Amino acid sequence: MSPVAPSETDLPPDPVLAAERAHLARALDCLSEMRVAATAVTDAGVDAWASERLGAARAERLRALAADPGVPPFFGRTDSGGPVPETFHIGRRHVRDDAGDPVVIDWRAPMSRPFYQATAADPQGVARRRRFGFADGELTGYEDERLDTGDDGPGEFLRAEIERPRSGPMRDIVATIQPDQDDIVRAPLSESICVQGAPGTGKTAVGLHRAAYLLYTHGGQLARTGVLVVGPNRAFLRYIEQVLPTLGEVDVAQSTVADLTGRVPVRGVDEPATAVLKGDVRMADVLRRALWGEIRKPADDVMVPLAGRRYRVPVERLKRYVDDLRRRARGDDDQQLLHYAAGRERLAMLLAGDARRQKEAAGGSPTDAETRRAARSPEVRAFCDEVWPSRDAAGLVAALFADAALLARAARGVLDDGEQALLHWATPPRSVRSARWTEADAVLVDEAAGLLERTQGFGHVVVDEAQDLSPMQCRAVARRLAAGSLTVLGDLAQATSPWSAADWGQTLAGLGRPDTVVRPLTRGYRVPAEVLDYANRLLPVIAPGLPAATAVRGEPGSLRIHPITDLAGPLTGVVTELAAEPGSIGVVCADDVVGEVVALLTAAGLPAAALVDDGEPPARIAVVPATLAKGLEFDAVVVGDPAAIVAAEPRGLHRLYVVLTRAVSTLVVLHRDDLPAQLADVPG
Ligand SMILES: Nc1ncnc2c1ncn2[C@@H]1O[C@H](COP(=O)(O)OP(=O)(O)OP(=O)(O)O)[C@@H](O)[C@H]1O
Repeated sequence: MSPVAPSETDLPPDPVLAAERAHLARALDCLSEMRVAATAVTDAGVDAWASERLGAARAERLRALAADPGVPPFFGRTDSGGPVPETFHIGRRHVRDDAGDPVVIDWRAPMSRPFYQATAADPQGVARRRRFGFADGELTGYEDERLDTGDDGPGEFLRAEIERPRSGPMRDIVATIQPDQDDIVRAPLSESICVQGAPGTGKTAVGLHRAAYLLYTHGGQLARTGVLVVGPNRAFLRYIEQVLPTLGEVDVAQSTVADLTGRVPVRGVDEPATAVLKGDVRMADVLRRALWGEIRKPADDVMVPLAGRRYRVPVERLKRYVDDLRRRARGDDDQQLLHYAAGRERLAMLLAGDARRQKEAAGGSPTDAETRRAARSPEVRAFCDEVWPSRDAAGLVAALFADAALLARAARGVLDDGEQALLHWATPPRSVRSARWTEADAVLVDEAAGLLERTQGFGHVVVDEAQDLSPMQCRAVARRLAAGSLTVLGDLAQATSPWSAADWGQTLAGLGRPDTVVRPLTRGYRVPAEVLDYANRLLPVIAPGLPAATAVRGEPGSLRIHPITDLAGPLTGVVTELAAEPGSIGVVCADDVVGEVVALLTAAGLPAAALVDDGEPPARIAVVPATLAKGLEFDAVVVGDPAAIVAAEPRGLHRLYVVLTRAVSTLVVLHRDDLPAQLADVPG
């Protein structure tokens, strides 16, 4: 490896650097030419709709080409061996010259793959791999690996990339994706994947790069069906939201489960036992039975008016129509099922169709419009209201919770009396609108909506922190999957919800893809070895059998553990010291003392603010409630009073494991001599 530092003024100019800078300048020129050309394309289509589409396509292209001054057009290069070596510069998007020849190759193109995959043992035609360093848009250095002479392996660039101080949201890792990560990023669209990865192994990064890769490789198909990224909360989405746009992908939906299922305003909070029950998969059965139990057996013939005459549809035929429709409502595939609302319309059409056949048999020839009118006639509507009443999702759930008899019917043999009592509203709200819905209720309302009508499905869904999803939340995600595939990301050791399982089987089944292969990621990029090894001591207790990650780098002095008697003095001291260095700082504590900790730090003149779940960017010194720390990272983390974090919830040790694995460079633990047993023996 031959890392080259920025050239000093008194050294002769490095010819390699000079040549690469010239290529950079050329790439930038070509990029602006491409932008000019894209602007010049006129929007005149054959009609207004086509013109609008052309305009949208152009806007899209311009957005994709928009220059971000901080983002250089390439970050790497491969040179083939042989007498006439071929050279490719690899960047975030294709850049072409006037003649259409490539100046930079998109990192997702098949030609770029060896850049990520080639090793000395398997050089894949690459003799030399070069990575570039930039500062403020200037090309300042490069690092070469000679694969033809056996010199490879992640060098200083990977380390520098990881350790670059954090400010603001998550960055892409496109310049340094590692081979095991690349395998997942480039897996075929048809393959659903579950990534079980220890903290900081790059799951989130890999999932987002996979979305970008799939959009590039299957643009046409996915542009129609769309890609959805699901994250645990808004603070997390805010953290990751810039990664895909930086990779040139601006049209990916990013949402929390709460937002996906936000059909009713959430104003209430469930008792823990009630929340657990409402997330249980048996609730799907209860709701299905509640809704389909509304359907009554037809009791009488119906007279259907059609084109000026009335036709009798006998009760036996009516029963058959209803039974046939009900049968088509069974099954697991949301895209194939007959949904309740469509069933009601179909029933009306069956009656109208019956009358039409009768008229035709008598020599008439009613039109389609007349038949549709018959289906909308008061007689047919009255029959449907009686037999197949129209329902709305929130109304159904409200009725179920308010009406003990309805609940008992729907839950018979599924929920016991105690469980039914947990669901029952002792004082029902005056109206459905004024109900104090909880988060778990919203998921149930979404389930009910999914019974009534088909849910819009995406072509690919990436679900992060999936280990925490309740079975009912899994179903909510699965409904949005259509026929597409899934990327499931998570870590069983970081599972903090009451539904957390010891393996992935239940979650993958709930997500509708039980055969998904689980792929491990075990190389930890975020957390230095000293910190990771310390946190990993919790693994035998919180996730027995799960392999521990190995950190790719060590950082002596990165772990500091201090006993304290009072938090205030040591905390302000440590944060003041850390704030003197660049980078982000997270002060993590039990949720109920966040206000107190913010007050303490601001009183000491430190610019600290609480991290809240409204999507606002965190302050440079963010005071993070332990329950919001998941998925986030900071250059330095201070954990205040870990025992309080453990004590705050049933899976408190799992939470502590999450908290201890958020630091990129420094972890300081301030404890009152009450560390969990596994952590009590402090490394020297
Ligand atoms: N190949 C890589 N090159 C550079 N940085 C990387 C690489 N892989 C991961 N990282 C960095 O490591 C950190 C952790 O990545 P990420 O958040 O994706 O991990 P994770 O597995 O989702 O972690 P957690 O489970 O703790 O949330 C990020 O800062 C990411 O940019």
